[in-house]
Amino acid sequence: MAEANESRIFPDHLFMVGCGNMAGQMLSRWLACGLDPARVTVLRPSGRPVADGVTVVTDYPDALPPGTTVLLGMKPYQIDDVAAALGPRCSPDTRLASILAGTTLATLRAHFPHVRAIVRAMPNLPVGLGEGVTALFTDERTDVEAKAAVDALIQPLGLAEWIDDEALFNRITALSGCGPAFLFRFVDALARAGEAIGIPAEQAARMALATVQGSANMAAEAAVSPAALADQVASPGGMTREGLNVLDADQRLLALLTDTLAAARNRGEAMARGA
Ligand SMILES: NC(=O)c1ccc[n+]([C@@H]2O[C@H](COP(=O)([O-])OP(=O)(O)OC[C@H]3O[C@@H](n4cnc5c(N)ncnc54)[C@H](OP(=O)(O)O)[C@@H]3O)[C@@H](O)[C@H]2O)c1
Ligand code: PRO
Repeated sequence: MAEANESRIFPDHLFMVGCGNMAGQMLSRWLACGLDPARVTVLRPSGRPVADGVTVVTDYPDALPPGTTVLLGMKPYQIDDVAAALGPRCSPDTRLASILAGTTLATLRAHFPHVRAIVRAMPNLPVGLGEGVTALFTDERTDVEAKAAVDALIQPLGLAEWIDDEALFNRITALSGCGPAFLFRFVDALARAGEAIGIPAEQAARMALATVQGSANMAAEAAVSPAALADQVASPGGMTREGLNVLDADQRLLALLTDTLAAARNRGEAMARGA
């Protein structure tokens, strides 16, 4: 039964081009969810082992087995070289998913003209825990069956959101793809601010992280919005309100985060133009 379920989730063969910080988290979650490592090949120049039973190669095999899904997980600027080597090894039935930031579907199609099923996916690092967010986009050349197969593969990673308009992709990448970095910065800043007002550094770091973790879990379960939850913390005339007044003055936090996301989005758009 488990085997039947696994075969619905996972491709016959997964060929990963690059397996660093991001693709490595995806693979780790898939293996934890029952992907047979014997069905995975990772190409990485370092040849560093990935996980027990996963084949690691430093050069492309002569051919990809039938039923292969390729995951492009190297750096975006490497697309020309990778496509030159990989493209001729793909058949029309090969399925291809790309996590490359700022690399449009049109660019992928130009590099892999024979491949019918191409999906852009934008995951974030917590996929390794099954608590990630992945945005997905494709076009009409990808048939319904291939789209469903990629969707099934992404489901174990956390929230999966198909988008209809590729123009949203860089904006969504700024929010959820880059978002973990912004949150990690926030946790660090909360801890350092605690230290700045006199809390011992290690204790501040521990308590900042636990506060963010508990609050995020609570917000995820709550029937009301995070904005309403903030008001539940703030007693009238109390301490929290004074703190919120600092964050809210001239919409300071909102303006800072809007500038942050806009800068990330703009970089994605520049990368898409080849900059
Ligand atoms: N990091 C994130 O949070 C995140 C989120 C969403 C999307 N992405 C996207 O994910 C991709 C990878 O980012 P990353 O942060 O995971 O980078 P990374 O940790 O540097 O991983 C890059 C991987 O590419 C491999 N590689 C290097 N040169 C290669 C080549 N010529 N051909 C094939 N593979 C090659 C590396 O091999 P070795 O392992 O042997 O060094 C490594 O496994 C990027 O396109 C990025 O836009 C990243
Ligand atoms: N990391 C990739 C970048 O920084 C894309 C989202 C997160 O370009």
